[in-house]
Amino acid sequence: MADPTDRPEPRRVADTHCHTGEGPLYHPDEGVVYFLDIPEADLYRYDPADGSHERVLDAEGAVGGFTIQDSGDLLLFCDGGRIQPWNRDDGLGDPVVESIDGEGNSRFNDVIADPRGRVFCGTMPTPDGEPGTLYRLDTDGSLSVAVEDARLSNGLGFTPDRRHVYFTETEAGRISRYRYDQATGDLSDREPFLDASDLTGHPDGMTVDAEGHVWAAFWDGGRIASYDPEGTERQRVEFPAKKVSAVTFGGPDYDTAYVTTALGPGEGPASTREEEGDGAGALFAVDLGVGGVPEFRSRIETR
Ligand SMILES: O=C1O[C@H](CO)[C@H](O)[C@H]1O
Repeated sequence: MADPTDRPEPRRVADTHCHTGEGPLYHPDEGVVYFLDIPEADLYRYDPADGSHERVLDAEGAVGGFTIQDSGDLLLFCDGGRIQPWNRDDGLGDPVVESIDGEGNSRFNDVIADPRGRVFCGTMPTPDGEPGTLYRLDTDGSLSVAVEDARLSNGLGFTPDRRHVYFTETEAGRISRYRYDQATGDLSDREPFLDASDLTGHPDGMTVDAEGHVWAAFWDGGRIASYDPEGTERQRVEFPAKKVSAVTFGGPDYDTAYVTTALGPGEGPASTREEEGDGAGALFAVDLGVGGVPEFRSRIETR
């Protein structure tokens, strides 16, 4: 029986009250963790060196996800399918993509850069109930469909050998694993990895640790949990907040996990911490006894 004193204890490190805290990402050039409040289109920056955090962008609409470009700029994936660069000195740059489908009726959600600088970027279902889509953004700025009829496109991650991609569909309550062709960016041969239909909560954001285990965040599940490559749960860490939305590793040695939470409910007015749990909407840090690896950087051409 593991000694309870060994149990990882989440620490609230940025006491934001995010409606939908999401998309944490460690920026190694700056030594900070950026994260979003999606519907507020707010971008936050937490500095572990002094424990400070600040809102560095309050944009229009919604920002669903972002990657870090080779240049160090962030590439924001927004509502209506707009994709545009941002950095602290120049602010928002010219959009790489203005909208996904012309009507702008869906927003991007979770995204990930691949080893060749492309970005897999998924969308939410549309207000009229159309399912989302997982797109692939190539470095020339062209978008193509990677997976259609995605039931709330969410967390993504690569296996350590870069031969497979994990893909989360929150409304389907599942994480799948696709064969990934690094040369072309193509995904194929979907196989089930985790069926979460009988679990408490819904799989949301995810990351892959240095041992190749998947860490999934559970919305309305109040936890992150790790799964070995065979899909067997290995560890779980409970949070006081119910809506645990995303997890990533950061720090110079990638030995700290950063976890976002939400006041929810995803769309519509935010709830309260009395409803959603202590610290809901804040960024947490936790030492899991295992580290992560740096995320790939996007290399999307910008103007
Ligand atoms: O990633 C997300 O999780 C929630 C819904 O499950 C939120 O709405 C979405 O952005």
